[in-house]
Amino acid sequence: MTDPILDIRNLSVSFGRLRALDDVSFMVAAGERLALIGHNGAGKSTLFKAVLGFLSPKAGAISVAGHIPGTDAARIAITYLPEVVAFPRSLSGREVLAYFSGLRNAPKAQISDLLDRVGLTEAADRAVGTYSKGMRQRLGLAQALIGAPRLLLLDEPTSGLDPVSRHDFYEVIAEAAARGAAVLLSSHGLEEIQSRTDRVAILSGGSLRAVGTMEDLAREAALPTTIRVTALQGEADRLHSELGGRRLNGCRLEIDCTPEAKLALLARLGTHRDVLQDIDVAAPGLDDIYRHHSRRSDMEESE
Ligand SMILES: Nc1ncnc2c1ncn2[C@@H]1O[C@H](COP(=O)(O)OP(=O)(O)OP(=O)(O)O)[C@@H](O)[C@H]1O
Repeated sequence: MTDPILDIRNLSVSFGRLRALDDVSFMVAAGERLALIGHNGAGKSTLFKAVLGFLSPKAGAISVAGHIPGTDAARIAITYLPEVVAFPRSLSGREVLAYFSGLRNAPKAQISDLLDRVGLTEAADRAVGTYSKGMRQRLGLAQALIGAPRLLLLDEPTSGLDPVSRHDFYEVIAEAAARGAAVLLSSHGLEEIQSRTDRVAILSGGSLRAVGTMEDLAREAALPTTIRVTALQGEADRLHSELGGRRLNGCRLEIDCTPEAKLALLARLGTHRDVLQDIDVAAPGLDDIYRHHSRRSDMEESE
């Protein structure tokens, strides 16, 4: 990996006797989007607070663009969007961004562009108290983009947003990453992040269970790719006896294979194409991968 902006090494954080984070290590590079997932209480917010410099680690180290969290240099490098944003209700969206631009010593000239980018141009001069939750969240994202931060920390940024707003939100995040920002975001929306982030880190009970691309995680979990075949009427029995798999109904068959064996199986299916109606290839999704790692950690805890 080149140029890590966030570098977390062997991080442990405790609250009294509770170890909220236990020996967690990972990096986020410039231009990379890493999603942190984990059940309630897994330690996501604790990790964010440690990166922001609000909590002192019991052990380990964090570097933000080469600086220790909590220092002025680290603070300048990071922007943060909490799950629930609260801005003064009487200020307009434009005034909120002007205020944060002043705090970050960023040019006010970018405010109109940011408002436009998050779809708030028309509402820019209205009081924030009249904004919907989605509009406040979009204003929060604009706030987090002020001053071209090197690390964007987004804590469940899309909770409560409708599907179109979510899509637009991830587009804006992708643009920030394309400009070189490192992005660390937490989310419970597994489906939405699997195609919109570069890598995923799975946290469970304060420990990092896995980190990697979707392909890495699927390979590591040894989860199969499933090929669903729909045969022409009366042909499913013959296909089943030749190819194996599970019969779903009179004409459908489901065959599991390793990702490496997928092409060979599709080639074999090609020799039966005169009796096939349809083929559907389903790679393991993030929900399958997450379930696999959660099961593993449950088993380890009961040992
Ligand atoms: N200030 C605190 N004092 C004591 N325990 C705490 C404190 N903050 C967090 N914890 C505990 O640390 C663990 C991790 O909490 P954290 O808030 O980081 O989880 P999370 O993954 O963000 O959960 P969620 O998805 O519900 O937001 C939990 O057991 C929580 O109860």
